[in-house]
This record gives sequence, C-alpha cells and structure tokens, in this order.
Amino acid sequence: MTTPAHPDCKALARIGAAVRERLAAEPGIRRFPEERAEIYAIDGFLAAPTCARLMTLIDGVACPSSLVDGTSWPDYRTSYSGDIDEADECVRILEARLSAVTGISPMCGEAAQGQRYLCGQYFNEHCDWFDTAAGYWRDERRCGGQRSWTAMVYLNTVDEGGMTDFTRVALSIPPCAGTLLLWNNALPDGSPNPWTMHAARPVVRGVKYVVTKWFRTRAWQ
Ligand SMILES: O=C(O)CCC(=O)C(=O)O
Ligand SMILES: [Fe+2]
Repeated sequence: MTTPAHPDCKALARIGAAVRERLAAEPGIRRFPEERAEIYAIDGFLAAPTCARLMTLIDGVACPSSLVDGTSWPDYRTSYSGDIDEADECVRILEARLSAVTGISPMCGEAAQGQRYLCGQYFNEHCDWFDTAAGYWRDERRCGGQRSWTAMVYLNTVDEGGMTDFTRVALSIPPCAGTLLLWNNALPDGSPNPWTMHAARPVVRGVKYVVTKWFRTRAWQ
C-alpha cells in the first residue's frame, strides 16, 4: 500500500470548498487581493470589552512560546503564549462565532491559544500546517490530523510594528484591535499552500496580543 503524498488532502479540499462558499456570503468580510492564497479579514469582529477580557486571560497563562515540533529554538519565536480557559464566557463566545463564520465544527478547533508579544518580540517565518514527514505527525494524525484553516484575532492595535507578514506574497497586515484574520492553509486541491508562509514581525512600540484558533481536518482530541 502506498502512503498518500499529502495525508488528509481530499478532506482538506472539501473543507476548503465549504468554507470558501460560506465566506462568500459573509457580510463585511474582505479577501486580500492575492490569488495564490485565501486570506480574509473581518474588521470589528470582537468588541473592545471582549478583547480586554481575552488579554487579561492571556496575561494569566502566558509562558515562553514553543514550536510545533517541540524543539527549543529560542530565537525563532520569542513571544509568550498559552491556552486560554475554554470555560470563560468570552472564549465560548469567540469559539461559537468562529464556527458560525467558517462553518467548521467547534469540535475540530484546537484550544484557543493566546499570544503576547512585548517590544522586540516576534515569530519568524513559518507555516501553520504540520510536516507529515516529521516524527510528531504520528501523534498529530491521531488527534485531528492536518490543520485546515487558521483564525486569528488581533486584540489590540499596536503602536508600531507587529505586522503579520505573508512573506511569500508580500502581504503585510498591521494589527488592528478586534480584526479577525482568517486563512486557508491548503490549496484548493487540499495540499499545503506554500504561499501562506507567514511571520509576526517584531513589535517596535507597544505590545501585541492575539488569540489563535487552528482548525483540524477531524475532531481535535
Ligand atoms: O502573531 C501573528 O501575527 C502571527 C502568529 C502566528 O503565526 C502563529 O501563532 O502561528
Ligand atoms: Fe502561524
């Protein structure tokens, strides 16, 4: 039996098509003018009090961020992050709204991860999909499989710096309080989309808070 080149790619193609169709009908959504990657934003997705509450939750759990492959490569991702309390009312509202917008079952979402960047902190260029040739894939495959869409909300506006740069397509997005950024990590055929490589640029002035939800192909457990 041969192993497929991209595990989960058929399911990811289906998910991509379903979410694409749903977003096309979403009022107030904008797609960035880039054919090679499906990247969208909704401004004012979260109101100021919800953002404030989420930032407080992040301050309560933030520890030095790790990398998905478990390596400690200390200069690669210098922010602080942590999973925020899923029982909190604001987190529940966030998760329900993300699933309503994308149509992806809340069961497929990983725990919402809060992230805080102080002045000078950043996250170097990376992709959000899993390397299915890496050792960690064995576990990730069992607990939901490949990541499909990423949803990230900026909780505050940064005085200077802290942009999310899609490095291969020269798209630079400044953090703006309450804005949801949403992108498909896969191409329409379900294989990883290299044009979604991205980085969080260093904060130059101020602090940056985001909350991220990565959706999996199947239920996350
Ligand atoms: O903070 C950002 O702008 C991007 C964060 C990110 O890419 C991640 O956490 O995977
Ligand atoms: Fe990322």
